[in-house]
Amino acid sequence: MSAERDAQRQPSLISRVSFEPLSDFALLPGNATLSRDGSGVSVDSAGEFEFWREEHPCALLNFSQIAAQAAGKLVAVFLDYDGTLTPIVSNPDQALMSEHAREAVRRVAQLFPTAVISGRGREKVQQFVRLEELYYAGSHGMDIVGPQVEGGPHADLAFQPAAQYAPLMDGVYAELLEGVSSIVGSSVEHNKFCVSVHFRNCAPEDYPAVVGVVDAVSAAHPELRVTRGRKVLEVRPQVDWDKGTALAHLLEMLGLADPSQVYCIYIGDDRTDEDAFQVLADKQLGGGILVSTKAKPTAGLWTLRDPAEVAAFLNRLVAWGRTDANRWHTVGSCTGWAICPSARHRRGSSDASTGSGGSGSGGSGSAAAAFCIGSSGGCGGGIPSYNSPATMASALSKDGFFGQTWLQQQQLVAAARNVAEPSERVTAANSLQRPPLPPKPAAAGPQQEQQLPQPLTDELR
Ligand SMILES: O=P(O)(O)OC[C@H]1O[C@H](O[C@H]2O[C@H](CO)[C@@H](O)[C@H](O)[C@H]2O)[C@H](O)[C@@H](O)[C@@H]1O
Repeated sequence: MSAERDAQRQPSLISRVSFEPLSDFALLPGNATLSRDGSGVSVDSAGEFEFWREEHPCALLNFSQIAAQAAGKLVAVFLDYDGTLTPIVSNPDQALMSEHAREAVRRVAQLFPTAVISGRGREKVQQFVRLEELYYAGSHGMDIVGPQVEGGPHADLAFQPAAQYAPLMDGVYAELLEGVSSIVGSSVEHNKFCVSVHFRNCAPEDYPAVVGVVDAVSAAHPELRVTRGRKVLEVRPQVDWDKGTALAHLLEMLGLADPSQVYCIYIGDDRTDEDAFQVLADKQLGGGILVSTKAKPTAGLWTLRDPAEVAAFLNRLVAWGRTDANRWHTVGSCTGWAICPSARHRRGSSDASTGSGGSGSGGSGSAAAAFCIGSSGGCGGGIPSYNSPATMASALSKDGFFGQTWLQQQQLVAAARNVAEPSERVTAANSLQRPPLPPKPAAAGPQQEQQLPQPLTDELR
């Protein structure tokens, strides 16, 4: 091995990992987080947390503010997985979602387009979540699919911006696996277009060794970059793609990129979720909710403490979504969950008396167009634009229609209309290949790299 390569193995030297905030790696008390003035790091205290929460209020306690901002807009929901829908556990394979959380997500997806964006491999997170009506973006957004129901809307939305790196990532996985094999407690997870090196179960004095291996492997492949999550180093291709660009891509593909029409909620707990928070902030397309019990810098607007609060928030959102404030109800012909006036009473809940489903003014703009399932002129006029109200009513009369997912409802409606293929849905391959990207900061050059302090200590969270 060359001297240069030897040097790269020394964590005290320049590290490719070290573009992360210096404070993350510094020798700190276990509960150290962000100082009040943002200039450095201080020991977190109840006072600091409360101060921070004044700037990033609890999304549950301040739900009315979120509801006010979302009122009259088309809401879309994006969710991180680990630490957001499921608590952090020591064994990544055991990060199972509770039925309670799954049910909350299922209900949300009946009312709003809903996606899970995770650092995990897409197939793995799909296995964990087990809701086919969702959009999924695995590998930090580098592996996107639409709802996995045959013939369902956006079934052809699949997109893998880093597809050509798959063989490289297989090799990198093998290298990392071998590299950390002697470090007790470490583990390596192949997330398809991203490889995660875990050090949660390592002794703190072994953290530098883990970083050293990741440094060496990433240095040997200039096509790679490294990001950092909760006691995990994530090695991924050097492509201009992250959870933020994935979010922007999905919103564009769904026709939900108009801030005057759309309100997007993104809930996440990790650094990589900050990219998505930032996109929402920059585009004024909604708000991020950071899941955290510690004060930390965030582009999110609100906070929740843990996955239990996330589930509670989602249930609040469902209750709100069943009211007329949810504009999806007014773009009836464009969604499966908007109910025609004649069938609306079947819902039997607080929204039964609103009667706005058939006369909404929704459909203006691209948001409605993206969700059209009609073959012609279906968007923009609400339920009356259905070609055949009789067939629509027939579909709606099926047992349990309203208890099904919006995707299943869409399929029923499409079947009732005898529409083989939805012509208005977004399928353009060209736009899939060239999604508009949010502006990205210039890539960090060597001069921006920071020196990696040692020894590494316990993660902050
Ligand atoms: O974007 P996410 O869905 O949050 O994925 C990021 C990483 O999440 C997982 O690791 C984290 O959760 C594990 C299970 O609770 C925990 O053991 C680990 O310490 C955390 O970092 C996942 O295993 C990684 O592959 C993802 O990169």
